[in-house]
Amino acid sequence: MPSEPLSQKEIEDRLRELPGWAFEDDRIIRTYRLGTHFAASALVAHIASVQEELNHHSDLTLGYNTVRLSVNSHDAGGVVTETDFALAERVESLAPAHGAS
Ligand SMILES: C[C@H](O)[C@H](O)[C@H]1CNC2=NC(N)=NC(=O)C2=N1
Repeated sequence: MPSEPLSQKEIEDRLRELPGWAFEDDRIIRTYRLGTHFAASALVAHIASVQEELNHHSDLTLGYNTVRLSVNSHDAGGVVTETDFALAERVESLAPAHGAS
């Protein structure tokens, strides 16, 4: 997976396709809301397995009934790359089955 930094325009274009995701402090971020704390913890476990598969890891924060992801590419110097969006798209595809919004 290429780890070239994306331009601000490329990031904005990609974010338009990912409702709920935002760019902040050189990272892309998203907070999911779940019905219960246990559901949120199950989503964290699922995301962790995908992150291991991709070998690309977000800062993943479990709240009472929320899961927050914050990610950029350390290997590219702490900027947003295509790999970050690949992770975001995988999480977007699995989140609805958890009842996440
Ligand atoms: C050695 C290991 O493959 C690398 O450190 C991987 C692990 N997970 C990672 N996660 C993130 N967010 N960025 C990276 O550059 C990265 N690199």
